[in-house]
Amino acid sequence: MAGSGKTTFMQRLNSHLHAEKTPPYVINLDPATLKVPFGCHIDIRDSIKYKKVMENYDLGPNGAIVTSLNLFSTKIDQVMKIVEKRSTTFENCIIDTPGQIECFVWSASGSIITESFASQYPTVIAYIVDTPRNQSPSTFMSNMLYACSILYKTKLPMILVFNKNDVVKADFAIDWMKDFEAFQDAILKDKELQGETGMGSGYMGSLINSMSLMLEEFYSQLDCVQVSSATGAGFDDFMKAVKSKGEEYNQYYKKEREAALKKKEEEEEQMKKQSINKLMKDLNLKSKVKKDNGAESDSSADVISDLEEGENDGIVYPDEEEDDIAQPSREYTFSEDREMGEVNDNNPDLQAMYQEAMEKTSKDISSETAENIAKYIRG
Ligand SMILES: Nc1nc2c(ncn2[C@@H]2O[C@H](COP(=O)(O)OP(=O)(O)OP(=O)(O)O)[C@@H](O)[C@H]2O)c(=O)[nH]1
Repeated sequence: MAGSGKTTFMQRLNSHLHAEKTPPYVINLDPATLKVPFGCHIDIRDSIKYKKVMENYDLGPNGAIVTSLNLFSTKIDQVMKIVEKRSTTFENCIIDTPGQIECFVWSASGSIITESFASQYPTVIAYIVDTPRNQSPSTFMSNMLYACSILYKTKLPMILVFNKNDVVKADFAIDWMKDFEAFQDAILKDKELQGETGMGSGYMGSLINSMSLMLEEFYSQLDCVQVSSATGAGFDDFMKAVKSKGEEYNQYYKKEREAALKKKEEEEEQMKKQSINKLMKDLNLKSKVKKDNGAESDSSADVISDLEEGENDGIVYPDEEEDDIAQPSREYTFSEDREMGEVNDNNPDLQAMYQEAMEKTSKDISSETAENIAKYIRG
């Protein structure tokens, strides 16, 4: 949430970890910020000039943030290489995101960046809540729904960080999360204060009730900590929560991610096979059937290429090849074409299918119908 204290939190966390003699690797992903009050190892502003993006692409402030992140995400592999090099030196890497968190969470680049980290390292989301601004049940619920959507979008372990603890303690919020009735009481009080326009009235009352039940499940996934980025209170608890969520990541999230990745690869493989089968069908390569007299015939429909058998029929027969011209080996525009679904040498099934296709097309090229068509054309 904008103004909840993310940057101040980052600053405090950075100095806390320095004091603990475990300095973190620090990344700033907010292209629009004027000042970063902590030392950064990687700063998006070094490579992307936010104002220039606004001018060049004729964008408003949020559009320019998304575009800057998009531009940055095209270089994410380089960023990951740098982070990887440093991963032996630094125990933790902390990343500040743009204040308009939706520019990050719901943008393609946000997903690319998050995925890049999450696929390589245990990654935890710290959702910073502005505690004083969440004392009304309606604001609190909206904020929790927001956090919930981020959890389901990123599918990463999340810690709810109730910030500005020096101003208001977050005990009330933690009570609401643990005790459904306490939250209901707060809604009723809100109704008393605000009358019929309050949250507990009319259709809002039943909507809030069902949402609270749904959020109960969400709360069970979270760790909550209270901190003050101004005074530094609660940062030990935060680091404990990070550790426990890191373990959770390795235990559950990593497996789920790997399983999802495997499923995706299998689906891609299946698609490849399907397109090959389709290609085979297009080539009319159905299995031969035996005629009553025992002779083999092609059961597939006749094709016009049968007509010009041997001449310009589109198939190069081995014996037609000019012996004195060495056949060049197949060149691929990009090496990755091989993996992306052209001929896959590593797949013996596909190789065999291609081989079979070539043999069949090169032999059975004459047919009765084609002969008739040829006679018709000849006059
Ligand atoms: N009292 C108190 N004030 C805080 C605390 N954390 C942040 N603030 C104040 O809250 C205001 C917003 O803090 P930022 O760190 O700029 O918030 P942010 O979420 O990074 O803001 P954007 O990135 O612009 O959305 C500043 O005036 C901070 O001084 C805290 O723990 N206690």
